[in-house]
Amino acid sequence: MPPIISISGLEKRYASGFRALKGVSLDIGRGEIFALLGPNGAGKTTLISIVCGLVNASGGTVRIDGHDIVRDYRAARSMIGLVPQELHTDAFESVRATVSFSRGLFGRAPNPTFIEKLLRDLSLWDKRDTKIKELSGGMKRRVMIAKALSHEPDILFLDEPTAGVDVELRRDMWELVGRLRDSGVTIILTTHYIEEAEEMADRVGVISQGELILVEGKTDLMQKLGRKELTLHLVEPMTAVPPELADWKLEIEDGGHQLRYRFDAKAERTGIPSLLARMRDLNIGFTDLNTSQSSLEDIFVSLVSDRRTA
Ligand SMILES: Nc1ncnc2c1ncn2[C@@H]1O[C@H](COP(=O)(O)OP(=O)(O)OP(=O)(O)O)[C@@H](O)[C@H]1O
Repeated sequence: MPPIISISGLEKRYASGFRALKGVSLDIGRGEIFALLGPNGAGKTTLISIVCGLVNASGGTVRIDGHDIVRDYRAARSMIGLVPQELHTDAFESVRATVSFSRGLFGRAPNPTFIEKLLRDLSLWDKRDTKIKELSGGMKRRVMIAKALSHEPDILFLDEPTAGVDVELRRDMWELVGRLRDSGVTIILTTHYIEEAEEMADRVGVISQGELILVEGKTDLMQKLGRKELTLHLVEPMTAVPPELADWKLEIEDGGHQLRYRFDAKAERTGIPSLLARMRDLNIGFTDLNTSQSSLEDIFVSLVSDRRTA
């Protein structure tokens, strides 16, 4: 099946001269959930804004189901729903009026039954007659989603859908994305959260400094992202790692008071039980231990530097 989104050699140079996208090419399949990950300023919003026709590209092409986003703007745009990062809604209108109006903007005939279902799905039905300005931040975000879905788009862009939202709304969001996927909608989301990509995406792309440096199936990528660190706070400081512990490639930190072990959290064997057993045999005591997961930011940095070395 041909891709529903086909991006080829996309370039963006802002008026300031800054080159925000450097030849990005990417195909997204119909019904796919694609997560676009990247550190701040990587170019995620720029990419989405071009595909949605809000920002002009400086070069390259984007086709939506075969429609060129410049020459065939209307046809391309009508297939897309966008939930932007920033909330902006018509503060004095009611929820239902706002969402119905959005549908009309795309030339769709009114469909109160559809709008009711949409508002119910987003737990907004009870608030249908409330003015937007009287809603909480989480509710406003739901309204943004309802607006984006009001014209029944084939493709939904979610730009950091869960930044600053509570756990409940995040869960709701994931469920909604699941339901949309079941109904055949293609979803592209940007996120900083590993667990969000893990929960939802089929495929993940990592963008860094305007370049798409990696596109991979989620499972493969999560194995790479799954690196964790174990820190052991030692009773007695050590100056060098004993040769008996060489297999674990430990690092000494904090003037010899801490040992750090990096492991693959998704591996069948983390090596932790055997490390602790060996330390006990060697009478190396520790007062405390904790684990932490490397942040996405760390992972991006390592991906980018790996690539540069290659
Ligand atoms: N209108 C503009 N003029 C000049 N530079 C811009 C403009 N908009 C964005 N940029 C720059 O382009 C780069 C990419 O920005 P973009 O908003 O696409 O990043 P992002 O990956 O979405 O970041 P974040 O995760 O912080 O939202 C940044 O360096 C940004 O400063």
